[in-house]
Amino acid sequence: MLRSCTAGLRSLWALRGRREGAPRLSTDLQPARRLFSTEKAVHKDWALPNPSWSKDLKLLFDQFMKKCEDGSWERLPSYKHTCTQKNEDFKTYFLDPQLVEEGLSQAQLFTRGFEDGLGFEYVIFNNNDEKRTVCLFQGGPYLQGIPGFLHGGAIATMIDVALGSCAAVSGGAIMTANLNINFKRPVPLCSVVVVNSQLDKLEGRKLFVSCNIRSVDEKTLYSEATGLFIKLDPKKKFNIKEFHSSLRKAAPPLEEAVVSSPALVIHC
Ligand SMILES: CCCCCCCC(=O)SCCNC(=O)CCNC(=O)[C@H](O)C(C)(C)COP(=O)(O)OP(=O)(O)OC[C@H]1O[C@@H](n2cnc3c(N)ncnc32)[C@H](O)[C@@H]1OP(=O)(O)O
Repeated sequence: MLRSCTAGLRSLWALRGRREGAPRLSTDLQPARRLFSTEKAVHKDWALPNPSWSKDLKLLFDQFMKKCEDGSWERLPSYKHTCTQKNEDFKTYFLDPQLVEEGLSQAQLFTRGFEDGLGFEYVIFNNNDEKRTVCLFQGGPYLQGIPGFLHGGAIATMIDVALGSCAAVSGGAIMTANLNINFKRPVPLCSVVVVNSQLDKLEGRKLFVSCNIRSVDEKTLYSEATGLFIKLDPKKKFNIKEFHSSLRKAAPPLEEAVVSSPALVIHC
């Protein structure tokens, strides 16, 4: 299984090297090796320009960096691996330290798992006083849905990240409880869009947020969304070991389930 994944990656790698116009690779390292990060990579802030960023994205980035100078806006750093206080908070809610050591050392943030320019290129700026964030996003060729346009799931992912970041600035350790998205126009692949998010209401542990996605010239409204994020309650610490053993007790092994059931119905 692992071998076939590595082979798949290698052939994609070779293919990309041959394809004209494909985003350039940032290093000569093999992809499989790049997954095992060095100390330096662990602390790299990915919300900064790289050679795959288009002129539009760099221009907008520079405009927002200027706005940061008087302190009204701040750029939110973004790490592939866990190293922020917020992430540490999540670990204490959910994870057995042994599991972190043994199994999750290679885990990385989904949106930062692509080579430069191929997946999610984005940076988020926060305005604390106005309780809003702006996410500048360029979706690369590996996020294609229908030909030439972004996959709806990739858009939803970016909305989750943008709204989640907006909520997290006020709420700290939060999780998505609900997302509602209206897709109004397809987003062209490799174009730059702006996700404007705001905190609409804070009610106990519930953070209600909303956003819209627009083109850089603001003329096209691509999507609108609302989200509900819940601030995690330290009293409800999630015990992953208990969870796994209760699952094993409740459900037969998959092979048994397949043999004994005439059909498997998946409710989503
Ligand atoms: C910074 C980077 C941003 C990254 C963004 C990415 C974030 C993610 O992808 S998170 C992954 C996807 N989300 C999940 O897996 C969450 C799964 N759900 C859960 O774990 C839990 O339901 C969780 C944590 C959200 C809430 O559980 P819990 O803390 O027990 O809260 P609970 O007591 O049930 O509810 C709290 C309140 O929220 C309300 N609520 C909870 N869920 C919902 C919902 N889906 N819709 C409406 N209301 C809800 C409850 O009714 C309750 O309201 P009230 O206080 O008025 O009675």
